Amino acid sequence: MIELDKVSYGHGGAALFSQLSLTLVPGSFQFLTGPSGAGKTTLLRLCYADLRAQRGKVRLFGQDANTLDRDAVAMSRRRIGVVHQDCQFLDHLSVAENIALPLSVADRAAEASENLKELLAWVGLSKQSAQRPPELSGGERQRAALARAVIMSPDVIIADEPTGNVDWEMSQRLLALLVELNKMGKTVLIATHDLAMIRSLKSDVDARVLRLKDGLLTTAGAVL
Ligand SMILES: Nc1ncnc2c1ncn2[C@@H]1O[C@H](COP(=O)(O)OP(=O)(O)OP(=O)(O)O)[C@@H](O)[C@H]1O
Repeated sequence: MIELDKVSYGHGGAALFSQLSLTLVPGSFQFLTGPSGAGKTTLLRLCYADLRAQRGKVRLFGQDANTLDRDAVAMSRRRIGVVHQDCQFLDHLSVAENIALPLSVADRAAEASENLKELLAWVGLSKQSAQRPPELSGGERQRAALARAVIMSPDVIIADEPTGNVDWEMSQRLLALLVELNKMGKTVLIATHDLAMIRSLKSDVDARVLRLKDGLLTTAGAVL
């Protein structure tokens, strides 16, 4: 589905990792952990073709990302929903408009209304739909970011610290939403420092934990 094959990457010359391989198997649920600055966000950005590998190959849905033109990358990206670490909302638009933005960008705005209502209810933000992002709490922002990530019905969800800056109850709620998506068949990759959240995962989810440290990606094994 998404495959990094012996990929090397560094920002501004210094190598963050080299010869790193990672496969996102359809339907898998994986956590990516590791110390701050280890390169988790960078690795996620390679997975959704926001960065190009400096060496090695990134395959998106069977295609070599390095050989795809911009339009083809954009098409592949539509199959990947991303929850960014800092949410990245447009503050002059309402919560509902922000969530629907990927549909507007893809010229599919007409599909928004029913979909959007359901999604807002699913993430518990029906009442906040007309508000602006700065008026939301941290947990509400994260749930809005998750709704925006899934509005295009992507096959893969990539979430960068989706439970950063929220309390335990909210992190459990966000995790439950991500598990629900996985049970619907979505492939899920979550970068997180939140080991307690990982440990809280119920045993009916076949989750794996990957650890990125000193440029090496190791499998920390099954969660439970
Ligand atoms: N655009 C950039 N330009 C230059 N350096 C960058 C850039 N993005 C990241 N870095 C550097 O690359 C390293 C890895 O950053 P990255 O954000 O991938 O790590 P991370 O594991 O996600 O960290 P955190 O857990 O703190 O979010 C850091 O030293 C960071 O300063």
